[in-house]
Amino acid sequence: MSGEQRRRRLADARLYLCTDARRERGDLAEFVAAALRGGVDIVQLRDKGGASGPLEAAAELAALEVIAECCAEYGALLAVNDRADLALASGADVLHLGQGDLPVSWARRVIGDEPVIGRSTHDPAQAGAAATQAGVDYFCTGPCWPTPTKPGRAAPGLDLVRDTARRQRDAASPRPWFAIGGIDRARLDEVLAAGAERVVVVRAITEAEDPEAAARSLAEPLRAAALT
Ligand SMILES: Cc1ncc(COP(=O)(O)OP(=O)(O)O)c(N)n1
Ligand SMILES: Cc1nc(C(=O)O)sc1CCOP(=O)(O)O
Ligand SMILES: [Mg+2]
Repeated sequence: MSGEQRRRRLADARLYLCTDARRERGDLAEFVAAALRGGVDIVQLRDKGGASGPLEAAAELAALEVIAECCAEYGALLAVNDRADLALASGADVLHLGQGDLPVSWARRVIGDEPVIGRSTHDPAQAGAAATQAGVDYFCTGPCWPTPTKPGRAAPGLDLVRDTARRQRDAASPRPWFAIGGIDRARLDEVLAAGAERVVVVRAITEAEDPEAAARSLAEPLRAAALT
C-alpha cells in the first residue's frame, strides 16, 4: 500500500485496537478477524510480555505476519509498537512511538516516508508538539482514565481530550488524533462528548467474550458520530 493510501485510510479510521499476541489462548488469527469484522480499522501488536516473558523479535514478526494477513483481508492498517526495525521488516503500515521511544526523525531514517507514524501524548504541550511535528501523522492523548493496561501512568483525563479537540478544531492543518486509556462502551459517549472522534482500546475488545460484538458496539457509534 502506498503512503498516500495509508494516510487516506488513517483519515477514515475511527477504531484502533492494540492486542497482545494471545500466546496463552493461541487464537490470534481468529481474534483479530473477529475484531475486524466488528469494525476495527487499525490493529497494533502491543505485547509487553506479562506472565509469558518478553516476546522475542522472531516471535513478534511471526505474530505480525498473522495480523498482516487478517488486516489485508479486511482493508485495515497493521501497526507495530515501539520498534522501527520490526516495522520495516514486517512491512507494517504504521509505527507507533511513545515519548520514551525512538525519536521520530531517527525512526524515519529506518522506515522511510511511506509508513504512517503515530505518537503518544499525555499533556497539552506534548499533544501540541505532536500536532505539528514533522514526520508525525497522528497522535494519541491519554490515559482518559487510569488503566491497568498501562500501570503507573497518571491520567490527564478528559480535560486533555477537550483541550486537544478545541485546538484541533482551530488548527490550520488538523491531524488525526485518538483518545486512549480506560475506554469501553459504557464510557464512549463521554469521550465523544469531550470532542474525540477516534479511540484506541485494549481490554474493551481483548477481554470481551465476543470480540466481534464488542468491536461493533464501539465502531457503530463512532461511525454514526462521524456522520453528524
Ligand atoms: C495507539 C497507541 N497509543 C498509545 C500507545 C502507548 O505508547 P507508549 O506510551 O510508548 O507505551 P507502550 O504502549 O509502548 O507501553 C500505544 N502503544 N499505541
Ligand atoms: C497502551 C496505553 N497507552 C496509553 C496512553 O495514555 O498512552 S493508555 C494505554 C492502555 C489502554 O488500555 P485499555 O484500553 O485497556 O485501558
Ligand atoms: Mg512505546
